[in-house]
Amino acid sequence: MSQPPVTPILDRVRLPSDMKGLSDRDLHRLADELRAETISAVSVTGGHLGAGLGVVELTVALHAVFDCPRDKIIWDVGHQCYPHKILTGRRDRIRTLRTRGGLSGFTKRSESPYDAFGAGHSSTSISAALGFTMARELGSECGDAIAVIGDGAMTGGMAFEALNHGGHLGKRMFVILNDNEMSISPPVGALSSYLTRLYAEAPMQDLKAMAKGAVSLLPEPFQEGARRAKEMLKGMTIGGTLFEELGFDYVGPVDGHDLETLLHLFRTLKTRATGPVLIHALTKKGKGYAPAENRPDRGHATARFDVLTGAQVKAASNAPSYTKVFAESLIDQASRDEKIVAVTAAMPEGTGLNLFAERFPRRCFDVGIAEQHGVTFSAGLAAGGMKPFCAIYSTFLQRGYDQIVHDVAIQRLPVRFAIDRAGLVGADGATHAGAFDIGFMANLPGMVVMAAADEADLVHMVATAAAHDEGPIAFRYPRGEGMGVDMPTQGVPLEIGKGRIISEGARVAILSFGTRLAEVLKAREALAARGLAPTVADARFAKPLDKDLILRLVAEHEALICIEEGAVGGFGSHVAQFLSEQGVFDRGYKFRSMVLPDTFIDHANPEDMYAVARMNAADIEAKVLDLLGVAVAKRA
Ligand SMILES: Cc1ncc(C[n+]2csc(CCOP(=O)(O)OP(=O)(O)O)c2C)c(N)n1
Ligand SMILES: CC(=O)[C@@H](O)[C@H](O)COP(=O)(O)O
Ligand SMILES: [Mg+2]
Repeated sequence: MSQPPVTPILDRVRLPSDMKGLSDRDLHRLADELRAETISAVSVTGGHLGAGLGVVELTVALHAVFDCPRDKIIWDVGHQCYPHKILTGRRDRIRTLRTRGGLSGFTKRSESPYDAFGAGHSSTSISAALGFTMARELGSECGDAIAVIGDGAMTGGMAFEALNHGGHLGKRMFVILNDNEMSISPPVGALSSYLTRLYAEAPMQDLKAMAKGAVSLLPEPFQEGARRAKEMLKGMTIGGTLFEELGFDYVGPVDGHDLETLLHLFRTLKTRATGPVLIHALTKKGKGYAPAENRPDRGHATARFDVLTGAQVKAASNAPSYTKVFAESLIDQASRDEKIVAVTAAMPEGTGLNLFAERFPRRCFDVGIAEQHGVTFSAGLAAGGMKPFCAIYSTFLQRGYDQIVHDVAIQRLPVRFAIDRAGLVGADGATHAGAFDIGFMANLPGMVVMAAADEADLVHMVATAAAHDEGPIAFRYPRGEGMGVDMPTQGVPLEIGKGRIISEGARVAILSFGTRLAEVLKAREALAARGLAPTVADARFAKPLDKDLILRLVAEHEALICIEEGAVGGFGSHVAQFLSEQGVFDRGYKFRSMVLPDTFIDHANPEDMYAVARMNAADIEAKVLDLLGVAVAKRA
């Protein structure tokens, strides 16, 4: 006799409240289905896979025991939140992840009340959880705050600052240290070794029996509840850990895939905990999907893939990525200058410095997710006579801004900032867009700021930075592939503060800073067809400005347009400031600056994001025609 089809438990769970009546057996099944659904969804959308698979049991146990959205689960970085999204009313949209108009790949407060705190950058969760905790203490309608933070994110300074503060305040809050012994790459540092020692020395705790027994032995909670609860928790904890010293009860290490243990533990903590508790859960990145488990670095973020084989669907590339060009150029420079060293903050693959590390292992430093330290460490290296290249994504460099100002710029130390992912990055969205670096670097006295217009120019900019020993220098370049231009055999240092004319035209000049130059040239072609070919120049430097070039363009054209892939306050603003000081606007000169709009642009593919930003060839063409007063049919 054939069995009736079994309805998936997941089909019955739209919200965490639907989990409350489920038995522990059902929750086990739910976890299996959730894992399968996560794999299936990411195979369609691409995105962060390994981290989510590693927290499936944690996600189920947390939502089964705690009461969200009153209780606040705060996912550090947020890249592991896909299973959480599936259980919190978003399963029907999970295959829109990271696409235009679809779900964000990170937690986002505007998306759901279950996303208690937005993220994308790491190491913020404990601070936010502590904030919620103190809001509750001061009378706000918040329940428990639970930060879920990875071993990689725990290396960020903010996490320690928050532990220090949380231990001092002593209020009930939970930190789940999700230790999978991986960051994007293998984690580095003394903390990582310490965590390994913690569970090497203390066997994995079987808390089931202990928690069950302790709860049943306890008298009613209102009879000396607090003191006894503390004692019971003490029985589950190991004394003398770093976390205990900071004022947290340390529970663990526990198997973060043992759902039964997690359920018992969270139920016990929920009813009994009185102060801050850190739960050390051991998990496996990519758990339950062999391709992601076997290569957790590749499974961290993936293109779309075939579920059966794990083979990723990637478009063939015609040109090297900017990242690779940077890495190879730096290796070339370093092979001739032994003072050159490189610094990455937990992004060796992302910045290409893994290639540098293979060639010069002693001269490459991965500081962990610690951009602030990475910048000041680079400053120290420079003060010590080395030539550091500090390679950090534009968006993560924001973390190290005071260090750039205080430790680098004021001391005029020759730190070379290689700013990758400058501009719009696509599916990672607003948290990862490199929109502000031109503004925050170019306003610093003594800072040289360059942007590569193509991959060949990037080679020269690496050479320029290597040769520039008089003070700090930065060069920016975008995510993705170059333009496919001819490559120089070797980088040649550029003259500081000098741009170049790309093609001569008339009436309007377009001065481009960075890789929008390709779109400018497309626009020029379209305008040439109308007999209105503008002059096109590549500024190369936002600081110092090529004042001669700018004045020449102004003198020879009736209008000047600047364009850059950055927020207002960057290159165009510096040009405007210079021209206003020259009195150019007093005589009614026509000037426009094309910058990213004053909004945070949501995730989408880069083309769509450029369309939102009105930074494509058609937008540039329209800007020129508008300036010249040529009427055209309005675009939608
Ligand atoms: C400030 C900052 N720097 C770098 C990153 C890039 N990044 C995203 S996830 C990640 C690794 C996080 O490791 P871990 O916290 O252990 O989480 P896991 O992926 O192992 O689950 C890194 C380096 C980031 N998001 N934010
Ligand atoms: C979550 C996070 O911050 C990283 O994983 C990021 O998504 C990597 O971006 P790239 O793919 O541009 O290296
Ligand atoms: Mg990890």
